[in-house]
Amino acid sequence: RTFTFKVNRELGQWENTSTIYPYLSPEQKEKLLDNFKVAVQIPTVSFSESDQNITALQEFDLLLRRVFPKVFSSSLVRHEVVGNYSHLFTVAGADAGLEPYMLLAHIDVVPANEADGWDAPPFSAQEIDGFIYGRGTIDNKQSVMGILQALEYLLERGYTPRRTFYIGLGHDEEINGEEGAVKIVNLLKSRGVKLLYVLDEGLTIMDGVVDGLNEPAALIGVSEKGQTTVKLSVSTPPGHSSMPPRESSIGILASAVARLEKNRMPNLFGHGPERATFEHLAHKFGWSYRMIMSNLWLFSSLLSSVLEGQPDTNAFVRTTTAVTMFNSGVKINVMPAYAEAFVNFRIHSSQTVQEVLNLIESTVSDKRVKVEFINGFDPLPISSYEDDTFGYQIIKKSVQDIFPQVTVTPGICVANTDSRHYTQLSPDIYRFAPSWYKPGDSARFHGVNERISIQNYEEIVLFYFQLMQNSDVRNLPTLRS
Ligand SMILES: CCCCCCCC/C=C\CCCCCCCC(=O)N[C@@H](CC(C)C)C(=O)O
Ligand SMILES: [Zn+2]
Ligand SMILES: [Zn+2]
Repeated sequence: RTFTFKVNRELGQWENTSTIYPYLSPEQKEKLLDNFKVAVQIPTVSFSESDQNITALQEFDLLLRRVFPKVFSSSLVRHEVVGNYSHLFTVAGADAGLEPYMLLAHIDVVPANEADGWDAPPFSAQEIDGFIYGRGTIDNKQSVMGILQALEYLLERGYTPRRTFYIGLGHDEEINGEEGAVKIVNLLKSRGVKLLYVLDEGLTIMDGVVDGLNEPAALIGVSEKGQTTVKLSVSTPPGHSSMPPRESSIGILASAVARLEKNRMPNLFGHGPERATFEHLAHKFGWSYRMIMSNLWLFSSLLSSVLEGQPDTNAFVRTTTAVTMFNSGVKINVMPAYAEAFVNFRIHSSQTVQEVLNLIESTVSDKRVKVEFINGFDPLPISSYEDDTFGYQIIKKSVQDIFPQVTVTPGICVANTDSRHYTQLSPDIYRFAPSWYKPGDSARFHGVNERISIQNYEEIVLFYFQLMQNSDVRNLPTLRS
């Protein structure tokens, strides 16, 4: 396979729509931080599909109304509650002929237990060394609050958008988004809305995560991996543990699970959008790596074996296998009649659910192990990231306005987002929020010590501030020849 080396050509002169300078006064910085801390302190936890903290979701609704008075009173903004706790804002643009875009984020968070090793209680929003600690600080209250805070400040300063845009804040993203995102999509569909682009949570600004890449890179998720979950189960006759058979149901199942973990799905580096990531970044690598990057056709197997050495970059290059639940046994002296395990696979862009199921069957390859499909969906379509793609270029410019030191490149979101429900409204869906992601940060997503620096939260507000104004251009500038 050959790789082409492609660097985005710089676009020509931009129409100047950012007439409100991206600046935050000391008072504004103080206020936005207070607002953010209160948002983190409200435990909007999704425990399971049938168990959410409803009181917290109601409290969060009141918080939004209290801290964003301009958003809730402006004649330009229509606010609707959808599915009881999700929010849809329609911000009317002056030119109804321009196609609208949409920003997404989610209010709910996964559970957090202080005893797991948090340095601060997970719903305290405590400040330690310039970071705010708390569940939701990077997934995804920084976007919820950042988007509305940016709009609040723009409205305060007399902003009237030219292009209509929507803001969708889901309340159940962590449990599939059926009541929030899906209902918002249905409402917009019933109104005949089509979107120029959609921006949701997802990838971040990577800094120091990839060996040899000495500069930070903003990875815009142009797609997201698919997923499937299978249940493996084994049934054997129960009996007395003093006279056990050679293999128990637990042993048979454990071997099958071990085979799946040992025989990983194939490394598919180069067969999906991750190839474009490295082509765009090639010229940013240090001297010794640059030769590899510029000759990916020759060195792709070397690079792919480096990438598969660490969990986050490994997720970039293959369908991953995660054994997430294992249940069996009733008493220490009773042979278990039944053992079951659930395995969650995140599917690389170049594979399908069916192909992954076939590989699972052939790896398990034991008739005593029943393999059941629980659920799944194929990888999402790949959104455009060309020089003339409106959404991608607007996001890129907004990153460059606020983070001039950062290179922007397409990437693949390794987890799923509410935006996957929006494919009928727009072909161009992007997954990105400008949180900094440094070595060790992967463990903070859904893990312990989730945190964001105060400076980064301010940058996020300014990013959305610019994004809203940049989206007001009628057309992208023409390419420089
Ligand atoms: C070259 C560098 C590669 C580094 C790639 C890895 C970078 C990972 C960075 C950030 C990942 C954040 C993912 C944020 C979205 C998480 C959303 C989520 O948890 N969604 C659920 C949805 C489910 C349907 C309930 C999920 O389990 O995916
Ligand atoms: Zn999230
Ligand atoms: Zn999450």
